Amino acid sequence: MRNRINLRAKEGIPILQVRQLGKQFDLRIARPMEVTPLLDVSFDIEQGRFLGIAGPSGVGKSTILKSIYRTYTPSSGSIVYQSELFGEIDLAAASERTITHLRKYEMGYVSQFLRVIPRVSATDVIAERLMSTGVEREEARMAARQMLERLNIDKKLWEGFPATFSGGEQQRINLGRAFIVRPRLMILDEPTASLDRRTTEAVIELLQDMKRQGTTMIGVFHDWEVMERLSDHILVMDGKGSGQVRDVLAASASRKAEGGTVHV
Ligand SMILES: Nc1ncnc2c1ncn2[C@@H]1O[C@H](COP(=O)(O)OP(=O)(O)OP(=O)(O)O)[C@@H](O)[C@H]1O
Repeated sequence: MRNRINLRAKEGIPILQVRQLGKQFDLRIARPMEVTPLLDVSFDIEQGRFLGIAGPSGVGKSTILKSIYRTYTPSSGSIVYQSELFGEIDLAAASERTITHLRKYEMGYVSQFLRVIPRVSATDVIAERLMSTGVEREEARMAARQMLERLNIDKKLWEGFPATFSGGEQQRINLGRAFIVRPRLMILDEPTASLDRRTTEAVIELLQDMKRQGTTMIGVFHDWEVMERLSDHILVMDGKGSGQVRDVLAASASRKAEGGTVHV
């Protein structure tokens, strides 16, 4: 059962160790062409920490997230994850079956886009995710309603179909579905894009709550201020397929000292 999953990693070992991660896409449009957003990316994340990823558009931020969630299979390198179910495992090489298990019980992924399931109510879209881990329907629906409330979804919409919702409302359903299972490792790709200030604050609170309870997170945010508030460290991508991890507190202190803005 899901609630037996332990959020803690083994003492002293980072929950995620990414080493020399590389990803190359072979495009065959007019003529064969290669795109290599990632060449040599390495970083660690300690259990319960939040790593933000920054860098200009097209630098490979989403590609890192998709490689960890294994939407993309990396071309080189390793992504060693300390799994509750399987122990130490390289996500870059794990079997599809293992990845399916991890996605169900340990890893969450949120992007800006909801895969809308037709004719399933907002409450059930969220509840069904919880039920997939073994929780009873009524308990799951109750938890889903609490989540909808936290995400400021108008009560009138709870039994409505998300396919008819606005972009921001759909995004909140998406977040609710990912957050409801409290994964050990949460992967966030611009989760607050298309949200207003009030809802963004509610999402930040939820993420901080999850972090306090031990969830490890890695995410890309379009809003630098939001990323800085949430992150313990930020991986700044350099546009050459690599990146460097910065300590957020040190970075913001030096920026304040300079009195300027850091562009990444
Ligand atoms: N499935 C794919 N097939 C081919 N090329 C891809 C694919 N996914 C990403 N790329 C290419 O890899 C590069 C990095 O894309 P990625 O989405 O990781 O960038 P990003 O830093 O997240 O950008 P943005 O901030 O604009 O979202 C881009 O040049 C993109 O076109």
